[in-house]
Amino acid sequence: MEENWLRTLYRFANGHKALFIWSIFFSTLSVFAGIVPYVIGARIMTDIIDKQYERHEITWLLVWMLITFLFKTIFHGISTTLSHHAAYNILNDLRNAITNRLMQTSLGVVKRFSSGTIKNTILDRTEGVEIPLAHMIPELSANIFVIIVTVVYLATMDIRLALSALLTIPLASIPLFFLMKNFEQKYQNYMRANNQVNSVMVEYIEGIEVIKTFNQTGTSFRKFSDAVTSFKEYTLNWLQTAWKTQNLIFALLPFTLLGVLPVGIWLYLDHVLTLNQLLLGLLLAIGLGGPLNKLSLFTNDFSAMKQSVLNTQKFLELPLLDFRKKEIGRPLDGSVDVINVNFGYKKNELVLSNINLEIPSKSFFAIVGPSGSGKSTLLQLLNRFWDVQSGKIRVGKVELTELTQQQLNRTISYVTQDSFLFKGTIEDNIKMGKPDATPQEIEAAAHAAMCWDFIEALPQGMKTEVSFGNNHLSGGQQQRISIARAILKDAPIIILDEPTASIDPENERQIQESLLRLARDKTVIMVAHRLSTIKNADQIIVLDNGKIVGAGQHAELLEECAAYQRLWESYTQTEEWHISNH
Ligand SMILES: Nc1ncnc2c1ncn2[C@@H]1O[C@H](COP(=O)(O)OP(=O)(O)OP(=O)(O)O)[C@@H](O)[C@H]1O
Repeated sequence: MEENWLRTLYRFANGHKALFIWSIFFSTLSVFAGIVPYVIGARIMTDIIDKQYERHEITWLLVWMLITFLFKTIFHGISTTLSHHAAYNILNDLRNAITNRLMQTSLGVVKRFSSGTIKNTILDRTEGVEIPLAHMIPELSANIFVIIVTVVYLATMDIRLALSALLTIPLASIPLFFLMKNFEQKYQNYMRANNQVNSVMVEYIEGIEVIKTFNQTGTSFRKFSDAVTSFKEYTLNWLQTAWKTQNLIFALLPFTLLGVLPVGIWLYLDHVLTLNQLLLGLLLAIGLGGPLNKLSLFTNDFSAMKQSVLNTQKFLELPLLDFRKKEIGRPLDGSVDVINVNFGYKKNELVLSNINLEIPSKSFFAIVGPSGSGKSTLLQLLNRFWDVQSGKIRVGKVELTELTQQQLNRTISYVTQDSFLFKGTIEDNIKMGKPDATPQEIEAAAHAAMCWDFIEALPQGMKTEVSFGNNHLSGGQQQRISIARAILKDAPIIILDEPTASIDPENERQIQESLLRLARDKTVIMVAHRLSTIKNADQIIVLDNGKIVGAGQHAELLEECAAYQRLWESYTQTEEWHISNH
């Protein structure tokens, strides 16, 4: 069930309560210190009018006005420092919570969002909570408190004077009502337009190579600039209408003299108030203007914060893959059993049907099949990126759903088609598989993945800085680094999705050898289009249209399986074509 957004916010703010309480305390001191100069001012004026003043006394009062003003500034500074500290901590927690949630939800759910939307939510939308939180909590509480105290104080002089100081509130409520009408809808539209700009921008940057290759710079840039322009127009339109109403509120709300001046003078003329009381009442009413104005600002902030929290909540409430929290059984070995598995990305559209596999521990298992036959999907199911629709998958005789996420991570190493390199050194990238690995272990993994030689040849060797999409390594070199990462992780099962796709034949042979060596200790499950890589596999299955249409070793399949024969034929033809073109 969806959590109330305030409750969500409270859950995150609760850990930083102490900072907020201190911040409210100093903010209250600051607002009170801000009222004192008005009280002193009233005293000076009555003294002057009554001609009962001593020059040095007035000088001292003026000095006190200055001191209290200084205190107001200092207390405000302390309060906002504390509240910003708390708000940034909350922001940090929120961002971590969203990232954690994304890690614990199925890949299919994550992929429903564009990377622009995810980036926008984690960075910008959460940021929308910071300013209101940092200012609203301490300042709102302090300002409300000060308004109450001032009004009560005015009421001690005369209740009519107190009520007249509040006259602008009902008056300003009318334009405020119009301002807030449909605010949420408008803010949602604003966020949608903002997400759109982000998505188009990320797409434009990520696809820059394709855009340039296909000479699409004009069209793609237009798409980008159209999104930016329509975002600008939407925002300006909205702000232009809001500004007028907002300015009216800003003008009306702090104009407390509107009520206090006539009522105060009338009470003075009727001898209900003394001159001192009248002046004090007028100055206090002027002092109320600031806090009242803050209140109107916070109504905006409050709604903006609500929308930001609701937006992040969408991510915080993504359905979780139901991992075990505590270990109950341990995988006994590196075997994998797939029992009557059916799976589809959409209901009623099976991508894999009735899959049964028995993969013995420490064997080399290969999956082949035409494009779109479901090979990657099957590998991803083994790694629990998605849950099966029906059937069971066991690793080491334990069902996947019975494992904790850590157990699954420890059991399976997964090398995807896109070898993703994180920003950092090559060593950092390999070490991700085992953060506490020794240099010797890293070197051994690099040797096993056939990447040691080229890394050694780089001027900075293992310390060479790399990042995804921005390094001078070839596709094959990047792929070998990610294989080294998987080897170092030392999980009993290694899953590889076309690891040799971008590797030259010489390296392919070497990697093939290293994989065979690896399979002496581990289970290697691999998808390959280059059938030469998996010729020596202990078992090969052939997938076609989501079904297993053949299983056995290379020689057997060549004899018996028509689909494999077709694959082999087209593979050898392509290879011959490659050779004759060299
Ligand atoms: N995230 C997804 N959402 C919806 N459909 C998907 C998704 N990923 C893959 N598919 C569909 O599932 C089917 C199997 O795709 P899969 O990537 O598993 O095939 P494959 O055999 O690995 O193909 P290739 O050899 O081209 O990589 C295809 O029809 C594909 O369009």
